[in-house]
Amino acid sequence: MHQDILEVLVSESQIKEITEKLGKQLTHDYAGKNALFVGLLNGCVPFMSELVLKIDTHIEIQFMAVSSYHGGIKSSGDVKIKYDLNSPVQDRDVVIVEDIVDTGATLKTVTELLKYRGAKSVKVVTLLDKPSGRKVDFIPDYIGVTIPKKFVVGYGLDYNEYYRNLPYIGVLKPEVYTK
Ligand SMILES: O=P(O)(O)OC[C@H]1O[C@H](OP(=O)(O)OP(=O)(O)O)[C@H](O)[C@@H]1O
Ligand code: HPA
Ligand SMILES: [Mg+2]
Repeated sequence: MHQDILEVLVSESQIKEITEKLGKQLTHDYAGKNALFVGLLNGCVPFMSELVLKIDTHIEIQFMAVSSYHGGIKSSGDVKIKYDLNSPVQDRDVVIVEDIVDTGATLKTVTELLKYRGAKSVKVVTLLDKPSGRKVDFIPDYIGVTIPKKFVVGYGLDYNEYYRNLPYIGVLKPEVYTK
């Protein structure tokens, strides 16, 4: 285990089971819909890459880069679009792929934006849900696992852009971000 990690919350094998289960559900729910899967960079990368390989129906994949944490452990609440979609969402069934829903600010903003742009439906699949972190009302449609109110890293999630490459979800030792 990495020296800056206090405990592992979701192991590599648990993540594998989760992505397989979600992949099956999404395959069933989006069969024949030509859905547009939108990954939110940077955090979505490991989850998105594993999830889409488990989806056995015709889908398009695109990305958006959205950021509100600016590296730290606290959301600024100000969600910035740094890189936008390359495909129109008008009349498409859209599925946003995310690593975590915490305050809810990111997903609420992006969901509303894609609906405003004319998407036929907008759903959210997230690996982690931290409902105790909510500052705005938001309920994801597909949830991998619900976690407690702790700052986590790994499997795409960062602190100051580091730890994204850990193959598990771990709690960061508080001394790492308080020093
Ligand atoms: O529910 P919220 O409080 O809005 O938090 C969730 C968002 O915050 C993180 O992204 P971040 O802004 O850190 O960008 P990143 O994906 O590049 O790390 C995470 O990947 C989600 O996109
Ligand atoms: O717990 C978290 N860890 C890393 N990034 C995050 N973005 C929102 N919540 C978190
Ligand atoms: Mg981040």
